[in-house]
Order: sequence, then C-alpha cells, then structure tokens
Amino acid sequence: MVKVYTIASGKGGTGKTTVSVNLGTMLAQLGKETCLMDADIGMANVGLILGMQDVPVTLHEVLAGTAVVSDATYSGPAGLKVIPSGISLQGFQQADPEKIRDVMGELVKKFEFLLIDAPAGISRDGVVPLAVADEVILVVNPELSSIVDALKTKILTEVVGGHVLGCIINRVDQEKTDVITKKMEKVLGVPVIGIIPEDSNTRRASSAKVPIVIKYPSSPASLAIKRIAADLAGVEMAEEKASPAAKEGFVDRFTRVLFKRKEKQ
Ligand SMILES: Nc1ncnc2c1ncn2[C@@H]1O[C@H](COP(=O)(O)OP(=O)(O)OP(=O)(O)O)[C@@H](O)[C@H]1O
Repeated sequence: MVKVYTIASGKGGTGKTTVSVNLGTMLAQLGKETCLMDADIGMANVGLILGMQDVPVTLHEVLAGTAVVSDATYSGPAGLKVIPSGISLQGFQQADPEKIRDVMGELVKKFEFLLIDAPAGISRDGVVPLAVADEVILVVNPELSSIVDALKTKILTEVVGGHVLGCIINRVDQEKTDVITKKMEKVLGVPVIGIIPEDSNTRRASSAKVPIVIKYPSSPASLAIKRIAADLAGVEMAEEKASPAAKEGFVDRFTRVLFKRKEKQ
C-alpha cells in the first residue's frame, strides 16, 4: 500500500525541500520504492538541489496536459524517482494544479512512498497537495514567525480535509531541543516527529547538488533525517555517532585565503 506524505511549511525557507529530498533519498536507500514530486510549481527547487534543472520535461508539462508522467520521471540518488517542476514562469502559468490528483492516481500504483514537496504559503496550487496526502508533515524552524505560519498551514490542511502527522523542527540549536519540542507541541498541537540540528554541511551538500545523507552521511543533520526516514518506513536503525563538521575542502580553503588577502589589500 502506498503512503503519500506532503511536506509543507507555511513560511518559506524553513528547509522543506532539503527535508523532502533527503527523506526521499533515505527511504530509497532503505530499499523502499520512493518517488519525490516537486509540487512547488511556482518556485521549484528540487531540480536545482539535485542538478536536474535542465531536464527536458517537467511536472509543468504534465500539468499542462502536453506530456505524460513517465516522461517527467527521472532517476535520482539511491534509486529515488524524481518528478521535478520547471522553473519558467510561462510553464507555471500553463500548469493546472488540479491535475496533481490525476498524476497521483498514476503514481500510487507504482510506489511504496510518494513524497510531495508543497509550495510555501497559502495559495491555490498549495491546497491540493495538502488535501490529497495521507499525511502532511510540517517543516518548521524554531522562530515564532515560522511556528505561526505552520499553524496556519495546519488549520488549512484540516479545513480541506487533510491530516497532519506531525512536525519536523529544522535548524535547531542542539542545546535547546527539549524546550523547543515542548513549545512546538503546545503551540501547533501536533507531535514532533523529528528534530534536525543546524548543520553547515547542509549548504555544502546542496552546493554540490548531492543530498546531505549521501555526501555527509555521518553529519548531525543526516543522522536526524535517517532516524525520521526509518520511523516512516517502520525499520529499526542502529544508533550512529555524528562526526564533526566536514573538513574544509580545497576550494573553500582557496577562497578563504584569497578573500583574506584581498581584505588586507
Ligand atoms: N538543518 C539545516 N542546517 C543548516 N542549513 C539548512 C538546514 N536545512 C536547510 N538549510 C538551508 O536553508 C536554506 C533553505 O532550505 P530549503 O531550500 O530546503 O527551504 P524551503 O523551505 O524548501 O524553501 P522554499 O520555501 O523557498 O521552498 C538552504 O540554503 C538550505 O541549505
């Protein structure tokens, strides 16, 4: 039986796409047939994060009725199947978000897990992914504005007949984990299903266009994402120790030295 999760936020930039890409990759690595669809059709990022920005057919064409789902499905890391959205404004204008229901109808026959990266904010194209999922997962940062916007998304999900499984708190200062968990559960009224620490390797992995769970598998954020994926997949995972931040690479070191010199001049 397929399980459909929509990864939503409310406020933009909370790490929704990072979580979607890495959870999808981990589920695939755990041997689950998994597909990630970028339903953020106005501000698509999945393709950019995975280096698929130049693919010829995207979800835009499928939602415009000029291509079929299989034409827009690509192989990603660890065997994850990816349906990226396009980045053109014209493609966005021609895409009909209501058609996501038809796309899902096809995908649910083929996969064990379908992850949908939803748009941030409250918009017409954002409502369908909230309504069609089995469960919605909110990705929220510890800041008040992020919590308030996540609460609005939770309420909207319920209004359209969807269900929120819980929230993932991303970019957490590890020393404040207990306080923030209690606060989040109280304000949002949903369980915290994962806590991902602030981790500079996230940005490095994103620049390299490789999911952090593959590029830096022992990094603190990777370990947190692996735990969430294992819980969703219902598999036991041995405890792994986080390794310190990745060593500075040659390019980083070169840039740092170069800029230091320039600053001194
Ligand atoms: N745990 C983390 N530690 C440090 N940086 C992070 C973490 N998670 C995400 N980021 C960084 O935060 C930025 C925003 O992440 P991302 O693009 O995933 O957010 P988003 O919610 O999908 O944004 P949008 O609303 O624009 O779609 C990126 O630069 C990403 O590398």
